[in-house]
Amino acid sequence: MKIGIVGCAGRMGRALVTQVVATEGAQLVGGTERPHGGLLGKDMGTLIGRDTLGAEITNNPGALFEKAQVVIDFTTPAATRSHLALAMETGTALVIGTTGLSGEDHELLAQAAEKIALVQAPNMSVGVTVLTALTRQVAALMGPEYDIEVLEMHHRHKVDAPSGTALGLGQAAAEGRGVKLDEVARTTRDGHTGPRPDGEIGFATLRGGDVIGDHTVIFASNGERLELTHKASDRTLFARGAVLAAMWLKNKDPGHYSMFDVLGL
Ligand SMILES: NC(=O)C1=CN([C@@H]2O[C@H](COP(=O)(O)OP(=O)(O)OC[C@H]3O[C@@H](n4cnc5c(N)ncnc54)[C@H](OP(=O)(O)O)[C@@H]3O)[C@@H](O)[C@H]2O)C=CC1
Ligand SMILES: O=C(O)C1=N[C@H](C(=O)O)C[C@H](O)C1
Repeated sequence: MKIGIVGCAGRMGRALVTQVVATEGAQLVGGTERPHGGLLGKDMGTLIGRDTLGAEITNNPGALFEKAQVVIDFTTPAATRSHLALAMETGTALVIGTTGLSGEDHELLAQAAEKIALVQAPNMSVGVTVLTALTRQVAALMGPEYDIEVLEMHHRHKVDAPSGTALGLGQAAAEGRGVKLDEVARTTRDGHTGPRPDGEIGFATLRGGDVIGDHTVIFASNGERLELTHKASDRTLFARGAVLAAMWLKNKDPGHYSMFDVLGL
């Protein structure tokens, strides 16, 4: 499988290069970055302390989409929008891990999925995929007297909040409860908030240090609290899921697939 990586010098980009190189049947065909990092024209081996991998870093995503069978994208929402357009032009499959996507971005994904095969998930780990299923189930089992809160902590460099994973867990909780997340979500609290309204799904965000990604879904009622927690301790975790998704996409029909599809859950 010929794999390209956009945003290849980022935290996830580098983890993805390492993972593609370690994957049997995967061939790294190139990566893109923006010009300011001084990496353009260099071999991708530079990114992971290896001599040469025979794949170049460019700022020409069009050419990368032409030669790759699948492109992996962990960048920014704006970059992902332009990558979606290129994927539709070239028919290239996509794995999208970028978070902070808007409602309109999700509509674009749905349109793109009519033409190309894409896997999109805010968290590509096995653990969070299972946690998402558990959250849906527990929310369906627990009555409305259980208040649902999602707590997340990430490293100091993260730019979007709440995390895509936290929002995905909130979405799963809302589905379990049979409500619409955008009607019950509370993403900030500050000042005199008044008591907690019934049915709210709250989100709390912590940022600091080098935390890779911690998520806890809390079901709290009078006298007891049930907490479901996932902690990531290595970015390799997400890269493994993303490269698995890229390999899985081979010969897939157009569609918007999730990690549940990739993992067969
Ligand atoms: N789904 C999942 O499992 C996971 C998702 N993520 C998400 O992945 C995204 C990236 O995270 P992370 O790697 O930590 O972030 P980084 O900022 O380290 O990496 C993003 C990279 O994309 C580059 N980039 C931005 N715009 C473009 C463009 N137009 N063309 C090419 N490259 C571009 C950036 O370059 P520059 O330096 O010039 O800005 C940077 O190198 C985030 O949205 C994060 O939330 C992260 C981990 C797991
Ligand atoms: O930015 C990160 O680092 C991460 N982002 C994803 C998210 O927003 O949920 C996934 C993971 O937790 C790491």
